[in-house]
Amino acid sequence: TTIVGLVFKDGVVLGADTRATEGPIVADKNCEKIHFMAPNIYCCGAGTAADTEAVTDMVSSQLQLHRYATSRESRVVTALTLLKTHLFNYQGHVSAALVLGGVDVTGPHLHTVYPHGSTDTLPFATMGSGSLAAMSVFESKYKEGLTREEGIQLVAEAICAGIFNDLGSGSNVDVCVITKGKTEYLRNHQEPNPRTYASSKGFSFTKGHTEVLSTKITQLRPVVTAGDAMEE
Ligand SMILES: C#CCCCC(=O)N[C@@H](Cc1ccccc1)C(=O)N[C@@H](CC(C)C)B(O)O
Repeated sequence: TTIVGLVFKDGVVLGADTRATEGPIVADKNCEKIHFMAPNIYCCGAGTAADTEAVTDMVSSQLQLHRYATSRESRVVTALTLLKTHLFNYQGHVSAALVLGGVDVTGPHLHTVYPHGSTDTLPFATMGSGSLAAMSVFESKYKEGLTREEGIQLVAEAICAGIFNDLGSGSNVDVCVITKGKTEYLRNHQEPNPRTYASSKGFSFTKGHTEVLSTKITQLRPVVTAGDAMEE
């Protein structure tokens, strides 16, 4: 997995690849790794698929109940605290490595959460097996005050670094743009690995496509027919 996040002028942009693996096997070529936490908060997950799905679902439900109880929009720090305390309580046995991002009344926020429950607050972050490839892009190109388009572009470039250089990452680029007024989930924002295959009719090569360099015809033993045997 390659998952990333960055803070830009008007909010936060999150990104993820879409490959799920089981050892050397690609288990899912187009899975979703950017999870809904609240209308203004999303969370990217790396690690064990079941654990990232379960822990984000659980906290998303807790945030919804909290919104009902307070009649207020959820804050990113609330999601962060719910996630880190759960993961800490399980001492790292819940293998969820997360990039949490959102915009609330206190502004834009981006955090990382590690399986053991430690967290960081950052202007840009990457996680997963492709995180080093992605971080090389951020470290060389990130700057503060990026526009929405620049932010999306840079996130897509960082995810593509993981897709093309990490075997644990691949397929498509998912993006999520969170601003004060609006949240946009761009599913399959880029599809840099289209499955090109022969039509159902099979391959159709033009005659002479492959040059014939030499021909050798070998006569097999003369064919014996039933009549021949009778004569013998
Ligand atoms: C679909 C399906 C099966 C998914 C199995 C499954 O969790 N794969 C893991 C790798 C892994 C982890 C621990 C045990 C075995 C295999 C995986 O692909 N993780 C990616 C993120 C998740 C959300 C898709 B990424 O971190 O590489």
